[in-house]
Amino acid sequence: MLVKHGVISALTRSTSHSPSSSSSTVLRRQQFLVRTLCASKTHLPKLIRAMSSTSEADAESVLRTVTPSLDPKRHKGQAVLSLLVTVTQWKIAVIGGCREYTGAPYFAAISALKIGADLSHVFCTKDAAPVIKSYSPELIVHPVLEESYTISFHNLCLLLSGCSQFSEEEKRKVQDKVIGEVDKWMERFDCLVIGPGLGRDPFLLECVSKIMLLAKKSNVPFVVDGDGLFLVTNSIDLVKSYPLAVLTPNVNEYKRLVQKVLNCEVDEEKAEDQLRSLAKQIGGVTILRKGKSDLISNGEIVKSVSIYGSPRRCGGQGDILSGSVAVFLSWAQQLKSDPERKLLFYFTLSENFSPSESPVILGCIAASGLLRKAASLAFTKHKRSTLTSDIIECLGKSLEDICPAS
Ligand SMILES: NC(=O)C1=CN([C@@H]2O[C@H](COP(=O)(O)OP(=O)(O)OC[C@H]3O[C@@H](n4cnc5c(N)ncnc54)[C@H](OP(=O)(O)O)[C@@H]3O)[C@@H](O)[C@H]2O)[C@@H](O)CC1
Ligand SMILES: Nc1ncnc2c1ncn2[C@@H]1O[C@H](COP(=O)(O)OP(=O)(O)OP(=O)(O)O)[C@@H](O)[C@H]1O
Ligand SMILES: [Mg+2]
Repeated sequence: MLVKHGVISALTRSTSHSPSSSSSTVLRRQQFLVRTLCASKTHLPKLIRAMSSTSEADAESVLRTVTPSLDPKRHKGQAVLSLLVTVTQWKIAVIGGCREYTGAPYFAAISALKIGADLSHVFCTKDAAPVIKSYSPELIVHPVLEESYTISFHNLCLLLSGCSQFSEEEKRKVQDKVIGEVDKWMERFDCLVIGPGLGRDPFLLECVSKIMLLAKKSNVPFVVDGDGLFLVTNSIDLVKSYPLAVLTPNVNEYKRLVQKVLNCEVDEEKAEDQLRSLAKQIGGVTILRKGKSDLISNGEIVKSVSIYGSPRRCGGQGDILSGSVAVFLSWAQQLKSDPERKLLFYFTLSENFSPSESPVILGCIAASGLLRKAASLAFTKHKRSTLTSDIIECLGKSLEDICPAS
């Protein structure tokens, strides 16, 4: 809609600023174009598509292609994608949750389950764990992360018991313990979501940067959101050139990334080009820039998802998105190894896509499309009182409407 208005107002502006010689061919052509645009709804989308450098993704087709069918014979942790390929895991892990924030990791993890993950883990701090567990018995919660204040507490205890100050070596021991707790699970995860409700404690973020290195070593994809983006913006090398990394910045997080990486301010006039440059500069990671329209780029292509969502901007919708990206990305990754679905992919989505190259982009498109559908449905029901948990309740119905389970 914005594009439509932009096109029309740009043309109107240029006609009104043209010289008075109304006989000028250019002016006549422009006036004709404005009349045509205003009169004919059918020509408009074609023209807009032609003028826009970004193509609107067909999110519903992507959702249908990426979502695997359910097989009654499978056991937990095993999803049969076709007769030929069996996948053994649909497990997602969220790294996040601290004293201040317990909602964000819960929203991300429960959304992953509601969409179709078999198991959803949360690795959080010790104080956040009982709270998150109390929200839902469905989640597997690991109280393993440590914040600086717990280290200071250890330190105080040591001093009181007459021991010397907590040394760097001891600090490293705590860190190794944390990393070890995550590492023993790492290979089992299809995707991590790093950052929802993580907080910004320096010791904790240092541990999380090590967890990112571990994930990269094991080729586990990860979605970086919230405070994970705070960490990454200050240490871009953590994600640089890792093709299985997705960054999902909101308006503030995007601004910080652009300032840090491109050394300039966000330019809305060149939104797509700037996003493409940013993704390219970070070595081809995929960036999903959240906003009125979600823009997705891996430094090569730029796709947008503008399905109507909800005018309510309650906190936590980004967390639903990050958990959803993790699931759809995992499913899209499997397209590569499933001949039946790969064929379906070619028939339905072939334009501008290559299944071997873009599962990460497909995962982002599917997640964005589904969240927007669910937000719209929740808003229809709850209007001004719509909350994030209402949107989560609508994820199942929204997915069912697009690709029925049976
Ligand atoms: N129910 C829940 O549990 C939810 C929890 N959530 C969780 O909240 C976390 C932050 O996410 P968000 O979306 O508020 O971050 P964002 O837009 O960058 O910041 C807005 C402004 O706040 C400020 N600021 C932020 N953190 C700060 C800090 N530690 N200390 C000081 N300032 C801080 C920030 O300042 P600046 O960074 O610009 O200096 C900016 O001005 C993240 O973990 C997210 O997952 C959400 O997902 C919602 C639901
Ligand atoms: N102005 C808007 N109009 C419609 N949808 C929007 C708008 N802004 C964001 N969204 C949608 O809401 C979702 C969450 O984006 P948002 O910018 O709220 O993330 P966030 O700030 O990280 O959220 P959170 O509160 O979970 O941290 C995105 O999928 C995006 O498409
Ligand atoms: Mg957020």
